[in-house]
Amino acid sequence: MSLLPRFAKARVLVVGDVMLDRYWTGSTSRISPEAPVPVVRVSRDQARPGGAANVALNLAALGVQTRLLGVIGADEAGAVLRERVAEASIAAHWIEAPTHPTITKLRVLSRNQQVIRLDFEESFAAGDAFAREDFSRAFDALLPQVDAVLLSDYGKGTLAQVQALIEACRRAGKPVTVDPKGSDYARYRGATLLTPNVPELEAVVGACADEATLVAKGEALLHELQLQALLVTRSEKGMTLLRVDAAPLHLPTQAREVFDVTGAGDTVISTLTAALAAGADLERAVTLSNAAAGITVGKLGAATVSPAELEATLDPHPVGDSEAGMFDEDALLGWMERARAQGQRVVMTNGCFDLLHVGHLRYLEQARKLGDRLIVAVNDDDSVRRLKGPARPLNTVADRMRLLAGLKCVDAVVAFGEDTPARLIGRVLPDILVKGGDYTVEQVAGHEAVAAAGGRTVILDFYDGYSTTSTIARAQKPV
Ligand SMILES: Nc1ncnc2c1ncn2[C@@H]1O[C@H](COP(=O)(O)OP(=O)(O)OP(=O)(O)O)[C@@H](O)[C@H]1O
Ligand SMILES: O=P(O)(O)OC[C@@H](O)[C@H]1O[C@@H](O)[C@@H](O)[C@@H](O)[C@@H]1O
Repeated sequence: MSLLPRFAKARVLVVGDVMLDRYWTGSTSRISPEAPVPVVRVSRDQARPGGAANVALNLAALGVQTRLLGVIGADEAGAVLRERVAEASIAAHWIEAPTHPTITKLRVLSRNQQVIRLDFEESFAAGDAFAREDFSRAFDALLPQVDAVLLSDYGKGTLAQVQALIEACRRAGKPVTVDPKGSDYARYRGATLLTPNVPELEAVVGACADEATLVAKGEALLHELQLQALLVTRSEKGMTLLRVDAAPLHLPTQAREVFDVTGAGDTVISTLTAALAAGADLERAVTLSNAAAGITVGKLGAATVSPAELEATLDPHPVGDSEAGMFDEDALLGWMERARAQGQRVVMTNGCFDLLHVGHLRYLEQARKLGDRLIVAVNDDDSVRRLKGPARPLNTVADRMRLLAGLKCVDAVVAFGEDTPARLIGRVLPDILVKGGDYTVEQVAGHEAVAAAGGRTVILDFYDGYSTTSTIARAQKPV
């Protein structure tokens, strides 16, 4: 079962400043005799959708049903952009600006670095750059076809009338996320969420010398603009989510290696909006976007992330690793912290699980469905002996743990030595504590600690006819 939201059912419309990213790559072995500049012998010419079109590419790479509304020139770069976007299965609606070029960023690369970037662009902000009525009509026609709208503003003028678009989204009850630019954020009033990076935020609220200042100024902006949330992306420091009526959430970067941070912001807003459109809550959506950014900065140029890459960062329990999922107590607490940082809801249960049977399996599957992860705490051998008598357990704690860890629905297994797991549960503090139907909530060890930490205890159905003790009795019956 995938741990990701159902991206394939999500429909997102991207509107904003589309560009064509061109890369000329070649070797350098000398300095020009004409001027003190390297001579690059170009051997490769590549073109890729950039800006808002890169955002659309990121959505399509996740499997989202993606629509794009953008402005291009009547030129060769525009034709290339149309073609590349169509190849990525993005349904694009293009508005042509007869007097303006398609925004193009040409990077000359050599020895794995940019030598120069050449920008071909003119602002679309001037009144008659393109037909604003056609643009508005296209937006109005596309809005009913999607679950969420993403406005990718690079300050080139496509979104000069962004306030009207946000109002239309609000009227239609659709979430609208914005990657903002410039210093006039009043234009974004009423958006669901804004994703400025730190310099972009500072351009509006002034210098943020430390985290406390960033949070205070960010929260003031959030209220002033009537946003639901503000996600500040902070390069190597990760990201901070500010919300109305909730504490700030700081997520450290998950990047393992950093090669090229170009387009990381595009990946953040596209993953986040995709998750929201697929029904995920804000915290989970932001956590996924942080994981996606950590992947994209390890790739060259503006890059995309696939669901498989994203899922790999979330799955600590790969199939085929016999030790995977078996933890000692301290390691489990570390695992728990990582699960929390990813916004996952953790379910926990406990028992002897001496002879695993279908009753156990159905119960564990049901428990797992209550959250995103399932921990099973297992009584060690002495603890089972004290509870069930000297003839038990039939299987050692190592074997019982190994069998449980092999189940698809179980993510982590840990042993405990006391008669009850109350102490262990008090350390782990799962979001949801689960026991089978032979208990009441008050009888469940650890339920007070879980409740005090904001979690809850759930009693699941009891499946009659399955029990380790009755199986043993059947096996011992003379034939
Ligand atoms: N140097 C880095 N090291 C680790 N992670 C990084 C680094 N730079 C970016 N990231 C990851 O990418 C996310 C977005 O980066 P950043 O804050 O630079 O956004 P941005 O300036 O909007 O990006 P861009 O404009 O290049 O698209 C960060 O929140 C972080 O998760
Ligand atoms: O805002 P300016 O610098 O004029 O243009 C945007 C560029 O810096 C790049 O931005 C990145 O995020 C990506 O969108 C990439 O495709 C784009 O070329």
